Amino acid sequence: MFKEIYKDDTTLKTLLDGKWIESSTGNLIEIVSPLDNKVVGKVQAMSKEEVDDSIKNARKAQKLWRNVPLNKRARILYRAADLIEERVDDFVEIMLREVGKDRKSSESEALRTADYIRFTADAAKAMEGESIPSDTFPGFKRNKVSIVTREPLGVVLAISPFNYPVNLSASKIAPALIAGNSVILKPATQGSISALYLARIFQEAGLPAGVLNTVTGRGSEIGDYCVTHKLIDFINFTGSTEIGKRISSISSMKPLLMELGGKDAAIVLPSADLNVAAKNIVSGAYSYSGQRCTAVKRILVEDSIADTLIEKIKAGIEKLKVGNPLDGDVDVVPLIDSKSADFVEELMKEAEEKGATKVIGGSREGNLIYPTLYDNVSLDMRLAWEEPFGPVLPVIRVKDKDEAIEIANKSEYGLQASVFTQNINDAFYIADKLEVGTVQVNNKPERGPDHFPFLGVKSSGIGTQGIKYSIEAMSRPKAIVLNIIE
Ligand SMILES: O=C[C@H](O)COP(=O)(O)O
Repeated sequence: MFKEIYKDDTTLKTLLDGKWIESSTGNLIEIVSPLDNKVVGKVQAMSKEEVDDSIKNARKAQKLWRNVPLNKRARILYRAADLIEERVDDFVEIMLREVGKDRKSSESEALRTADYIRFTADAAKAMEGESIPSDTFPGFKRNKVSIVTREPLGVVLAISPFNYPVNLSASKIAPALIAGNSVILKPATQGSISALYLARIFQEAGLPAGVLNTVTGRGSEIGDYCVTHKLIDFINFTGSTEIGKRISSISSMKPLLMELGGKDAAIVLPSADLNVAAKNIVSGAYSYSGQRCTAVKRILVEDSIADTLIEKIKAGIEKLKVGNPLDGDVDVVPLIDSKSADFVEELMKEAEEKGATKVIGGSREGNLIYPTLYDNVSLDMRLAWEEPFGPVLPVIRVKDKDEAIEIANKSEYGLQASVFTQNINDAFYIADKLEVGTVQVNNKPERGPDHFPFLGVKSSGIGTQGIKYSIEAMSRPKAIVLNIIE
């Protein structure tokens, strides 16, 4: 483990202007593991004044960073990617304890992050500007040319969530940096240790002082201050729709890139390969206990095949390993905190009271909710519309594809959806009508591969992520028009 970021065995510092420092407030926030309720670390509760210093410092550093040649910026990113691979075991240990992610998923998150960072450097090097002649527009001669390049935006505020504390920090930091921005990283409190460790990696990789500063503290104390700070030029946020809406309402005139909640539907037609559908639905709904914005969060299935599909899904659920990842390999882990588990329980209870049929699961031990499947979920139940962010999946039976489309589109969310069918006409018919960012045909919803565009519509987000798209979002065109004097 990097000792530089620690004050003592459990207390972490924060990164400001290339130095790891403690907050002058003396206040710390305890991070409690969802696995055993033990304190895994304490992070600095920074004051508004300290946040202000951090942002001002990042602004100063950005002026220099902008002028560092892109190939040199890329070299730092390549080094950071290598270091993540070298330190993968550290990341696994930290994520396991801090956010309760099982070892296999933690490892794949760290390795995916290294690939993401490398690909970002490659993509930026391959991006070219353009020169646009004037005489293609009516009334203009060949005496002008617009030379278009890309400029950084300035200081990017990256706010990352607990569920991918490394990957969803890096997928904001790397595109921002390669585009020439400096970054203020404000991780979710639960996830801060992983994010601070990542910041140390970038520092070790040779990032100049101030180009990446970290801000830790309670969202309720410094959250609004960060997002409304006049020196923040761009906000890249992943988290709940509720917080996303708040950021968007108070951060007037700041460009935003947001990945928010989802209620991704898996639509299953009689023409589907039901084994493929069931396998994808099980891994899509229950991996990391459904704590993913792209988890399958409802099944819309035609009545004629519902019983068969449900049997297959049930069989898949029975094979899942459930428990504490400290004790071995598991698929379904305890939820991040008891408040989250309470919420999931509340949705289950309401569905049962209103007549949903429990197919499997339903029990809880502490924060661990067993993978649960409900059949006959009706549209008056909260489980049909709300996002549990837990391992609970409702089956809504429909009469045909049009009813499936109608219910899918009634959701306030529009992240992704899956269509399972072997009929290409039905696949395109449905995909064309779904109000979502991405439709997966015969696959579970998922963000990757990370160079694909990733976006949500309606309450699921603003803007488009994905490596090239994120670089474009965090830069702007700059046109220099050359006028030829004749
Ligand atoms: O939780 C939100 C993530 O962007 C989902 O990513 P994933 O589809 O790779 O799990």
